[in-house]
Amino acid sequence: MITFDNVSKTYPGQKRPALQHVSTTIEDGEFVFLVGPSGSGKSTFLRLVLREYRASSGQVVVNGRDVGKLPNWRIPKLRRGVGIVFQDFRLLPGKTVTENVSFTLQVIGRPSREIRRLVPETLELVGLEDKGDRLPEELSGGEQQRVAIARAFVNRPGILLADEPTGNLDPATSVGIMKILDRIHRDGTTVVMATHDATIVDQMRRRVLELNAGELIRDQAQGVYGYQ
Ligand SMILES: Nc1ncnc2c1ncn2[C@@H]1O[C@H](COP(=O)(O)OP(=O)(O)OP(=O)(O)O)[C@@H](O)[C@H]1O
Repeated sequence: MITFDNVSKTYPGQKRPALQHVSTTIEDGEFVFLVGPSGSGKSTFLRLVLREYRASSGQVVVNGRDVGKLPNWRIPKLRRGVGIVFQDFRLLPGKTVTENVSFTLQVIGRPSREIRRLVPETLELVGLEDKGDRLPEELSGGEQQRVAIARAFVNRPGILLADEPTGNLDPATSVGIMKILDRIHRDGTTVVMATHDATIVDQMRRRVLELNAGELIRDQAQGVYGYQ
């Protein structure tokens, strides 16, 4: 579960808050779209969940923990439970697909037997079971995003965040990415996706949170994109 309780965030040196007085709860197993114009605070929302930044005021609670109060040594544990996918994929260049996906598990010290089981299983989930030996630079954008999803999901986090995951992809490829996120959600993972993709939001009809200038101005079940 993710709870924002009256959360505001002003970046150092900025006058205008990136988020202001945001309160909301995302239950386990929900699929939520975060929408709003550029600069409205969507990425900031996701970064506060990951404790990349601390809120300036208010509380962000993730899986029962007030993340603003976590000592630094507890942050890796928080992030093991929260995967993230970005618009620009952020794969390790020069490392194969299998290496990119294994890396997450190696960093957290999972046994190699488990890595040998989980990596192919996760590549199959994203439809890349035959591309394990390829390098990211040999893959299409859609395939690279699938690798990024596999990397974020390989240790089965309870929460998957996605920051405009289809932003660099054409509509047909985006549909494939959304099918994978939908499958991951159906298997019980909480998914929070920031997006500018009106077509996807309008087709999927999931809960929509709309931010505007840092304020939460809409919380709609089975919502629509709803602004131009
Ligand atoms: N590291 C930072 N330092 C200072 N200001 C920042 C920083 N990151 C974001 N901001 C500012 O905070 C506000 C919210 O930005 P944020 O990236 O959260 O918006 P967004 O809705 O994700 O935008 P986009 O759709 O363009 O990705 C903007 O005014 C932005 O300029």
